[in-house]
Amino acid sequence: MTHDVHRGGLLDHQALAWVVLAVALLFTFATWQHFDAARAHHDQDRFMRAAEKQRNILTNRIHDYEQVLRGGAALFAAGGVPSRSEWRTYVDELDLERSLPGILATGFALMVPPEAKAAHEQSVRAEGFPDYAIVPPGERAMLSSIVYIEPFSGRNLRAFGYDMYSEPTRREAMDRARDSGQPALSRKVTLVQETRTGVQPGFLIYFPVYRSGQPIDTVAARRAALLGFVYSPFRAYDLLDGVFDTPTQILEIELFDGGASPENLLYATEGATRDARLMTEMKLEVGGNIWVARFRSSERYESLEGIMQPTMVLVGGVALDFLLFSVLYMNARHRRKMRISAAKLAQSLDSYKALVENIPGAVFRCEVGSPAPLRRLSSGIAPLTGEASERFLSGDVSYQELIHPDDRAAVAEAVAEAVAKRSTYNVEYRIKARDGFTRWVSERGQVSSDAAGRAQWLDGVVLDITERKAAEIMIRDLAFNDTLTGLPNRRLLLDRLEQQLAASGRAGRHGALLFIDMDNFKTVNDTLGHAAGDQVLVEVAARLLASVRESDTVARLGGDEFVVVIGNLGNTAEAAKAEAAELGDKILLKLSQPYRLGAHLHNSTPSIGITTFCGHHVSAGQLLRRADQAMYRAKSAGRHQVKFYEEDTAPAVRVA
Ligand SMILES: Nc1nc2c(ncn2[C@@H]2O[C@H](COP(=O)(O)OP(=O)(O)OP(=O)(O)O)[C@@H](O)[C@H]2O)c(=O)[nH]1
Repeated sequence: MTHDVHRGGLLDHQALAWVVLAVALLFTFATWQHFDAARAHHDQDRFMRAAEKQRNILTNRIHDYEQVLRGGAALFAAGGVPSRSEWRTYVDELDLERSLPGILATGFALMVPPEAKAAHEQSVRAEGFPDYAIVPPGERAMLSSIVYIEPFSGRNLRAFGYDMYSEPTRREAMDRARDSGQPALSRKVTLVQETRTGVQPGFLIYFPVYRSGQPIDTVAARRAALLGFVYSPFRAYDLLDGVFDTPTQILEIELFDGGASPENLLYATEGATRDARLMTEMKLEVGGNIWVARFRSSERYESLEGIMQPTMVLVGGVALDFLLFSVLYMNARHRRKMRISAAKLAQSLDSYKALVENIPGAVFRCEVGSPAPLRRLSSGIAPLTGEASERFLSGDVSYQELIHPDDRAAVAEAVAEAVAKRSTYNVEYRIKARDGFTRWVSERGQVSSDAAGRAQWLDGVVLDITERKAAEIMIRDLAFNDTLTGLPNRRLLLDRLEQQLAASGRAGRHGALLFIDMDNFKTVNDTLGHAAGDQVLVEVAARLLASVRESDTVARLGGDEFVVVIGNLGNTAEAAKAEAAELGDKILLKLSQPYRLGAHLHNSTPSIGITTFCGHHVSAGQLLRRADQAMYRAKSAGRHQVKFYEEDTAPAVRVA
């Protein structure tokens, strides 16, 4: 019988673990990609919202500054040109440093036609500024002068009297403000307030102030009515550092005046630009000017926010995939080992069964107890008993009843002793088979105990030993019996003689030993042949047996020599000798009768020597020698007669 260890449940296959790993890795990868895409989308949204927020903050702040300038212009409209102190009061009250930090100054630049320049300078000098002059000096078609600037201190003093209209960039913004009547933000400039160190890009916002009462509904009217400009200069970094949420965590910002090129860079949160993962540019219209804000995702934002979650999904997912794989793989390996073990077990069980079924004889297991039901019995019982094993197992046939009645007790005793000692037993007995034939069997058994030490099982084997028994009997016969006549041989005779001597000693009864030798037997062989001689010897044995009681012994020592041992001859030596002599005569007579050899009648006689005994005073060997001597005396005396051993006294010896 074969067992396929490769078959089994789906979970038994290590390949499944690999398939699951592949699918799980694919799933993890897909999930990671999904998360990554979602995360990127989320990052992009968050980035764009942050960028828009910063843009709005900036435009709102610029708008706030414009409002400040509008307020300043309104001061002129309400009460004409304010005095220096009124301007200072106005600006102080705005508390710009706290409410709108980043503004460098708030001032007023007066437009001065060339012809009014000298008078203008005179009037300002008269206010207590003797060194006042419009700078730069020189002739120009139109001049302007910063006459008010607050706070009027520090680097702002450098701007006092400066003609912004003389500088093209500023003039362009001033003209734009004048013509539009709206705030105008200049292109990038270097403010006159800058010193040599720490120079920052700057810009200015102008708001036109027209002479009150003059029409300003057309460009030409506005040009004609222009009085000057309320304005504010801004240092870009001083302003914008406070405007943007710094650090923004998410964004890096660059601000360009006009197109996004290095020469237009107004402000940057980082020193050097780099390739960011996310980047966007937005145009801002501020004061009639176009700024470009470039927003990039910050390194911090990219490293933490954007990557961690999908990476964790990927790493965690792959770890879980391999965990699942290892569990499935180990499980499959374990199950496979179990299957191999089970197959091996089944194979060894098959081998065991085959072994049991092929053992000559029957293997059995029965419960210990009375009754002792058979639980297993191999088919080898059938040749022994003629009954199939199933008949015994079902209880239809009782094995006990097949045991020879004379042997049942011995078998029961052997088993009971083994059960008591929890040991083995070995017993030989006869069973009567269904065909009526009696077989000798050998039963070997072993008693096993349960965990509590109680005898539980009786396991054993029953072997057919009929042939062995027959051989044993034959060997015994060969050893102790004469093959020609079947009579006990010398060895058995001596054995029985010893027993007889002992018995005679115990009982105090006499016995006698008769040594019989046929006369001139050689001539039978020589004249009639060996086979005829054998025939005579067999006939002699038969006549001897017929002459004595069954309890007496007739033996053949070899050749033509026979011995007869008789017991219970009486209590006295005389009576015994008389009786022995009587038997000797009887045998002499019987053996002297003619022997029929086919058609031929052969005459032969014996010579007989007798010795008697009582008890074990003389050994068996000595007795034999004594009788032998007596027999030789008979031979010497002429054969065909009975002689007693010399020391014995024969009451009556007759010679036939
Ligand atoms: N046929 C036969 N002859 C045997 C057997 N055993 C011995 N003999 C013969 O028996 C004879 C015995 O002779 P002995 O007893 O020595 O002499 P005998 O001829 O009997 O003469 P006496 O004993 O002196 O009277 C021998 O010739 C043996 O060969 C046997 O089993 N069968």
